[in-house]
Amino acid sequence: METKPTEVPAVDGLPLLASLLDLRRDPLGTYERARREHGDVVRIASGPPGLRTTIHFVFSAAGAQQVLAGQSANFRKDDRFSQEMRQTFGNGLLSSLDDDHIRQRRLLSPLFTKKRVADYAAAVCDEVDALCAEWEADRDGRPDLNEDMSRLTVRMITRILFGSDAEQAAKVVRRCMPALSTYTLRRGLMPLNLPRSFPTPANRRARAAQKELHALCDRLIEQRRRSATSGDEAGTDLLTLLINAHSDEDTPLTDEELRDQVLVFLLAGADTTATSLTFTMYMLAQHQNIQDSVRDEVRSVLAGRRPTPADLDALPSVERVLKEAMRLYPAAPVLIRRAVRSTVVDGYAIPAGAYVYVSPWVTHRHPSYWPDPERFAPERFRPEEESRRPRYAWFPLGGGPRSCIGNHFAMLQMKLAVATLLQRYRFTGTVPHVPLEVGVTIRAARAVDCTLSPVGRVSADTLSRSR
Ligand code: HEM
Repeated sequence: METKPTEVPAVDGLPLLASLLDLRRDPLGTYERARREHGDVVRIASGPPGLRTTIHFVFSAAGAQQVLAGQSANFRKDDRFSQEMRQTFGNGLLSSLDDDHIRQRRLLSPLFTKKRVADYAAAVCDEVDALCAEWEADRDGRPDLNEDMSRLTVRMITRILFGSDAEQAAKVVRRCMPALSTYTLRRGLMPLNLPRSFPTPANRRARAAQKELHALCDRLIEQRRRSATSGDEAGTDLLTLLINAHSDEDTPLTDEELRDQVLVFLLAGADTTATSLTFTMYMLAQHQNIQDSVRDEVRSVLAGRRPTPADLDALPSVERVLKEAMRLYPAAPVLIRRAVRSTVVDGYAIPAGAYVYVSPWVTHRHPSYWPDPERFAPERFRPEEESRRPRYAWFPLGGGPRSCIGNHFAMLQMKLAVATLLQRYRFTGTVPHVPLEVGVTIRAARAVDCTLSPVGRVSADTLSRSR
């Protein structure tokens, strides 16, 4: 006999504003409490009657898998926030829908395979070296990881996208992108917004930033198109590859679509990687014994030379610390969908039209999958431990048809960066607690200063001991 789906329990809130104040003050804490008190599928309402929004949260690994992968056709990205994203950043891969998304994904996927992204390793290492050179020139020896990882990842993504035009592009991106994403997030969170055409200061600033970014992308696209027709040697930057992207079934990307994809890569590729790297280095600074053992592995494999993609399989503990930092600090703490039709998720009835959030932040702390969840313990990612957990107990890169297309590139960049940095420096002296700024992505809300000490060259003796 089929069991009847259970009604989704609701979190109690204030009579007038429901859970609005809790969600404003501490969204992630509110989600965690909801799971603890009500279970794996819950409803949280917020806002005054008439403007109230109710969100259905799905916290179990099995539920997240259903929403993102198994029954992804029932959960679309056409929530209020995605609509605002489309208006600000265009119809690129991150927010496009249905046939547009399928075509774009088919065209772009070949550019992001593990093999293809390996071509970017040397450029990534150049940028990490440039950061180290800056640190060495600055005798103070107390860099802010939050600021520096963010600068590094903007430089890496602009270098990959725009090759030799990266430096000028990085300046525009750093000036315009943060303001534009904050503006979009604020509009996505408000139940009502003034039209974008109203000349409010916020609208005017956002339009100016958007115009500057569009002008940059349009100019670089035009330059590449011109050099292709004049028979110049084809470039190898990602923008050139995007221009040439083709598949048998699809028409190539138009100039406007190219611009939208570039904006999406700038938006989705920099802050996410910066947060993951910041917290990896922060956690290593907090756990000296783990830092030492990862450094031993790196030094024994690399013996002082630059890492290459071929080295990475021999550095499993670098991968494990990254995965564990991404468990505790998933750059995207929630992934947002809207139910197209009523669906039973993990035994609970989710109605058509509902906003549905799955949350790497909460699932990554779920005690059913993660004993002592707040402890930083990279050994959780040993193969034998990983095989005991459900697939969606860890999903910082999403899953299913809308999973992160940049996952191989992100992991490559971060592994190369962590290996290079640990081989050169010891990281100590960070504060014990870092408050978070929570938006579409999370980031440290203030400087994450640390102390750097050079760790000297590897001696033959150390090497033979650590092998
Ligand atoms: C550690 C770094 C990264 C993290 C944690 C991350 C996380 C994610 C997540 C969770 C999603 C799924 C969003 C959803 O389901 O709503 C996603 C999608 C996406 N990511 Fe990443 N990402 C990272 C790096 C990158 C990089 C480096 C790029 C590009 C170069 C990139 C490009 C994208 C794009 C285009 C999508 C949309 C894919 C689609 O809808 O088909 N990401 N990312």
